[in-house]
Amino acid sequence: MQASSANEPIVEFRGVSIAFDGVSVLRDVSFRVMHGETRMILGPAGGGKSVLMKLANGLLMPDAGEVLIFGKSLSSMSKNEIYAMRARVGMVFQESALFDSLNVEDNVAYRLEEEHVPFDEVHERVVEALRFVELEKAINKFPAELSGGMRRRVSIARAIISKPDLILYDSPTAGLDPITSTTIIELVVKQRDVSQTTSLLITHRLQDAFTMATHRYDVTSNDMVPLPAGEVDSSVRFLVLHEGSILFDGTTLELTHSTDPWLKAYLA
Ligand SMILES: Nc1ncnc2c1ncn2[C@@H]1O[C@H](COP(=O)(O)OP(=O)(O)OP(=O)(O)O)[C@@H](O)[C@H]1O
Repeated sequence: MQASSANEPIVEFRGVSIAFDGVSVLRDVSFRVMHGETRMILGPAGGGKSVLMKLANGLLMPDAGEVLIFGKSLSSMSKNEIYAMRARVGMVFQESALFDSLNVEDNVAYRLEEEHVPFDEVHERVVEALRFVELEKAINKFPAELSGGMRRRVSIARAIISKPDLILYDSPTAGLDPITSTTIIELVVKQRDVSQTTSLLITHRLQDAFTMATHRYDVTSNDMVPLPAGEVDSSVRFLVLHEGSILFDGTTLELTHSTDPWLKAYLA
């Protein structure tokens, strides 16, 4: 598959609609995510956020419109091209989606083993990915022995191990307590600022979205620190979905200054 050029969107939806059993879930959805952008996807439950994410990696195909990833339409790709596209995409699923019968090392290594990477290199890269999520000590544990937050970390390590060009985070903090949620958002900010990877992130917690927009990773302290008052991270943009349509597409400041009554009530 050809590489997309620098000014081409990494993700583009053009007039995408999809329905299940005659019930419309997304209607005429169009947006673009540019290289290095972090796109926060917000909106009430059932609004089609996860369906949008599944369309973005070809797990679902639209009834109308087009989804382009790395500049290429998914509907024009062969099965092999879809697999090649997915090899460039890291996915953090809503419930971590780890294999219960595999230990942490094998869960994180899974994709590299599929790519037939030599054993020694696999181990080295697993350790490196686990170090990034600060979980090297859990390398031999099984998912059942981990807390929800630790499972989410393993899932992030698995997504970043292949150094993806795009990361799709589907509700990475869902079901976690506020303190653990913040530790996961810290990791997402670290990944963003260390690698500048383009990403889509669904969240139900507005606070997570605004933390992403107003903080940066500090290498010296290995910690997330606030940006100076009034500053926001320019790579963060928002998409708000409501009943299958895009209600808002823009920057953090445009979102917080919106006069749309529904949006103001949603953000309140
Ligand atoms: N494979 C499917 N078959 C039938 N209906 C589906 C399927 N996938 C999603 N839906 C329906 O599409 C609608 C949108 O679901 P989706 O999971 O995308 O919402 P969401 O915005 O992610 O919600 P939440 O915030 O609760 O995760 C829901 O009504 C859901 O039942």
